[in-house]
Amino acid sequence: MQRTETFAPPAARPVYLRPAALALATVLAALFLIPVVVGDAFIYHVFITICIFAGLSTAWNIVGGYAGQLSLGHAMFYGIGAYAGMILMNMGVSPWIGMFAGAAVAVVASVVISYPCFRLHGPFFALATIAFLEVFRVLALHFRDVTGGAMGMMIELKLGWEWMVFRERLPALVIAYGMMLVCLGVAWAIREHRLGYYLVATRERESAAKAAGVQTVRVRLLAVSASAALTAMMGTFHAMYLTFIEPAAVFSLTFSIQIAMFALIGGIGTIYGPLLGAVLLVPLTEIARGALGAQALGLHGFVYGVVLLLVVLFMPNGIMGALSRFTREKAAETPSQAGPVVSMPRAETRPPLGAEVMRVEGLQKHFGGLHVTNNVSFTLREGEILGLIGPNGAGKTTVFNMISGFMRPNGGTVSVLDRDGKMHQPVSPGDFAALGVGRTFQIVQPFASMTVEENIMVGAFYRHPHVNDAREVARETAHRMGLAPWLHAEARGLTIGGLKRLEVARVMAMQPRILLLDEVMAGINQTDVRRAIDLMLSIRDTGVSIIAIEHVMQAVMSLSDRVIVLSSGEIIAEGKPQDVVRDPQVIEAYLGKDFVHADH
Ligand SMILES: Nc1ncnc2c1ncn2[C@@H]1O[C@H](COP(=O)(O)OP(=O)(O)OP(=O)(O)O)[C@@H](O)[C@H]1O
Repeated sequence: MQRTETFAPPAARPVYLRPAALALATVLAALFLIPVVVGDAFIYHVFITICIFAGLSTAWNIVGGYAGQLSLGHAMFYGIGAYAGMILMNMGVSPWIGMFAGAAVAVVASVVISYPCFRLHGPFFALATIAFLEVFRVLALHFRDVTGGAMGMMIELKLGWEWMVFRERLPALVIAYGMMLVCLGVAWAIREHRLGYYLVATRERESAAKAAGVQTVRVRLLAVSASAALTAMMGTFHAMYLTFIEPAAVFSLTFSIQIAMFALIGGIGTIYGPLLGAVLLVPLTEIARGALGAQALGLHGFVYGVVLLLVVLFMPNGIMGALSRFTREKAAETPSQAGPVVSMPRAETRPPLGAEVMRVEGLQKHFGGLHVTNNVSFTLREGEILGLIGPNGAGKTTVFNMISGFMRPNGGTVSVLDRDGKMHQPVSPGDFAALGVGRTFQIVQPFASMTVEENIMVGAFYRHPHVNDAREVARETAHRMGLAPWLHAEARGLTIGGLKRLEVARVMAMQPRILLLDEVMAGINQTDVRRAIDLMLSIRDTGVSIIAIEHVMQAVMSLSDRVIVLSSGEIIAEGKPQDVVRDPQVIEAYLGKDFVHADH
């Protein structure tokens, strides 16, 4: 029987966000008003320092938190900004211009350093940032004529807004506060925009992000560029505020780690965590330094160490993480059972099969001496469902990897029909996604820390770049996949059945023309298998072509127009499901004699 429930949009996002917004507004107002009301020079200094560190840490968090690329040499961008501002100021150029010049140099440096690292996995980026921090420090020492070398640089005392240098403290607070707001604004905009979702998705599961059409290197480069530019601009202002800079102080590893520490303590990857970290820690250390003077040299390191230890022990996701867990629990008061998968209305009569949409010819893949696929060729037509079956280790997933760009074949070609009516030979996962090929993974790849809604949105962004449109599509897809009760729950909390649905939901939200499903029925109950079959059939009726690797023979038999049987990397049979299951070679290699006698 068909279920044709209509989609009713779920309620808006939980209202617990309001107290959070209120708390944020209070902190921001206090940061400006307290020093103005108290009027004390030291209090001004403490609050200006909070703003500078909050801005720097917020900028760091774009790459270290959102993108998950640990930068331990971020002070190099700060130093570039500081030196650019000061050198240009001493040449008579206003730091307001110098700040943009520094930002431009920092962006170029960040891209040059990051590009090779982002193409690799592992700790290369963290190591490269430390190495280049040292390179910049040595350069600053070496080019004495320009930088003053180890003696450092002093600004020429030119006062006023044009030169960013003031006798009074209030204008400096206005600039520091304004720049912090700019950093927060940029961080907020990135996180709330498609780029933010893409960054977090890439951080969580790079393969799944690539399958959703995310150009992972590109989005990380955008993040590091934005972060470097903001850090450099902060560096220019801080240099003007301090009036003196030297290589050891600005290109400093300790300073870099300090910037990262505020984000770690406040809540790495959250928008306001770094602000919270700076608000809590800077006053502690500055007041201690102010009270103890020279005796307290290095005290800030001790304070940060103790706080970091406490946070790691009791709040592994930082202070914001602990707070959001509390609010998430309130939001996740959801039923414990999954909703049913809801199929779309089926067409009265099945549309006829269309043109060839994928042609696979002579695919070869070997790992060293192990030949995993040998001369695999097949075609797929529009609106067709092709079942791919075979024993474990036959090479089915390897074929999927090659027909979605995740693995380069050693021989053979994969051609996909484009909307322009021509066959193309895509190479990368992004190319395949662009041609409308969407895939799921046999081992589910959720973006664990994102909510169910956000996970599906990552797929939906491919055709709907605007957040509200993508959210709408995600909700509709979640409803259809029976995931609506969990919209605001983190994906990490789903059962394996739920994760399988999420995997399909994410790819469905991309609205693919060719859908590659890798064992999506494994681990779901009989009723849901039946519903999932209905769902696949209704998707097929819309003209989408499907290749399904499946061990659940009930699904293979009722879904497939054609079945290909792979054994030891070779196609041993191909044809209608009822013919293939009678093939003695298939019975011998995969199904076993019991299957022939079973009722199916
Ligand atoms: N990256 C790799 N390096 C070396 N061997 C690999 C690699 N990937 C797959 N293999 C090997 O290739 C063979 C085919 O693996 P594949 O995962 O494609 O099989 P499958 O048919 O999908 O199996 P299953 O049904 O168990 O998922 C296996 O022997 C596997 O160990």
